[in-house]
Amino acid sequence: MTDVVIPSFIDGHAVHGSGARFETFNPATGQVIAGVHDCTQADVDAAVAAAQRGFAVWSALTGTERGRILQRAVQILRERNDELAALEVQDTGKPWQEAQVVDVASGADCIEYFAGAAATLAGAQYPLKNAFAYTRREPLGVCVGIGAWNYPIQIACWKSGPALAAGNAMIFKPSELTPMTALKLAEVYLEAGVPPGVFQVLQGRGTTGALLAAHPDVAKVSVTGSVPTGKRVMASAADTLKRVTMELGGKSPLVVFEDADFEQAVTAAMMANFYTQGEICTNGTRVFVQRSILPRFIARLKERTALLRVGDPMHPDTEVGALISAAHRDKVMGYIQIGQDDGATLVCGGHTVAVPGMEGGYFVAPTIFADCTDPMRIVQEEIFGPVMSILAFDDEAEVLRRANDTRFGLAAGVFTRDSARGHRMAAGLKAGICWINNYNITPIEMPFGGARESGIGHENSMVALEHYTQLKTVYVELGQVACGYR
Ligand SMILES: NC(=O)c1ccc[n+]([C@@H]2O[C@H](COP(=O)([O-])OP(=O)(O)OC[C@H]3O[C@@H](n4cnc5c(N)ncnc54)[C@H](O)[C@@H]3O)[C@@H](O)[C@H]2O)c1
Ligand SMILES: O=S(=O)(O)c1ccc(CO)cc1
Repeated sequence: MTDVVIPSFIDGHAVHGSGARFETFNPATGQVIAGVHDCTQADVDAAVAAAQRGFAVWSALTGTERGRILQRAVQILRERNDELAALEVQDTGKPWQEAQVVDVASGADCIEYFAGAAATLAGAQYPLKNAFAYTRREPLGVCVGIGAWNYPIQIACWKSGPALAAGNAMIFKPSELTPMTALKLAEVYLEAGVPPGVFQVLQGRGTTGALLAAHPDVAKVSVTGSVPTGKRVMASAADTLKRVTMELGGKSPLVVFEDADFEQAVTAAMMANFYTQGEICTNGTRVFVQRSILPRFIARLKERTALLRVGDPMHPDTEVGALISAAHRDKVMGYIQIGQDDGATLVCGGHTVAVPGMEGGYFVAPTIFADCTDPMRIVQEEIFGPVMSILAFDDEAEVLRRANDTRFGLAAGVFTRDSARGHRMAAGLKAGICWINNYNITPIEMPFGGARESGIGHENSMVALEHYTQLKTVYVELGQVACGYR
């Protein structure tokens, strides 16, 4: 057992939760990185009280003052990019070549965007008869963020950036599988000048998240996680009518028409399934390919997928790292078996990978199934690993109907050179985000959120600020109180 313990961060101090200890592992080696303690009700109460104190100070600043402090946090994050990215690799198993340019950088971009927006928060004015009304956009108070393990620091930034810019305090609970970088973000905010209590990190498993979601003094909960967790949190938030934002799972379609730029579509299908070992919620895991180009498409995918380098995530050439845990590897391998049992054709992959010197790691080869049919479990259920299912289609109406035949509705993609068809498909697809001729592009300027069971509300863009503020309407009388009373 290691002596290293990753703490929580309450009221400006690193402290250990008062609950049970569990361990966090390096997915590439299977070795323990550190111990972590669950936060209990007492820890949650202490954090909420500190958040209320922090909120009083922070919400009294002007947007310009908050923005200035947040800009300092951005600068520190960028200065510490490589150190934080290396921690992210150690915690998640994802390749360094991704973490070094995406994870911390996209988090910093997010905080930068909302730091700039903080001073622009304003209401509207409504001229009335002998009166006028105006609205104020006010912060909600103490908000809770609950994170998944695939993009730990990005998720912490996507939630805290708009929350703090709007004047709220946030208590963030990272996934128990990736406790490290949210803690570093708390240190960065404090160093930048964010008052103690305004951004806190409570470590712990689902029970800690449930305590936060149920707390009566929490105004809002934003969860990134699976659909079942989202449903549980929403049920518990209903008791005190908390606001919720839900960024949940998906089984998104990527539709490739015969007139698409062929090579671009192959590239997108690979990126949409193998980036971050396939552990991306928006992944286009149901790849619908028009029958006329199907054999060529599968052959080219197979050829290029064979070139992907699975290995030590810290090696700069590695393109596919390790899955998050042994349990998740087993789940993914279980789905690969189910795919074969259900009659799909294994085109490539389908096995674990023993990386020399990292035999305890949770590596799975990028896997492609062809001859998939809609009812197959690998086509219906979220696998959240490097497993692509290819389905043939004949015409637009048919593929639209089949693409929409799911309870999820996170994302969708269309590849075609016919722009009218691209827009028609985007209008018809039941998804929160549709990409035309690209996939998984999530710039901070663009709203991000799911439809159907994939989510409620949005992150990123100015829309996110609406989810971290409430509107107050003020009526101002300029005349007399109208009254028929004597
Ligand atoms: N839509 C998005 O933006 C997005 C992004 C990344 C991941 N995801 C989804 O997340 C899932 C994978 O992540 P995961 O395995 O960490 O998900 P998960 O649902 O198991 O856990 C997510 C978080 O919720 C916490 N939690 C668990 N039970 C809870 C409860 N009862 N109350 C409060 N909190 C609770 C966990 O401790 C963790 O921090 C996939 O379904 C993926 O699609 C969605
Ligand atoms: O946070 S996620 O929604 O899983 C996500 C989507 C796309 C990308 C690509 O940058 C990263 C994370």
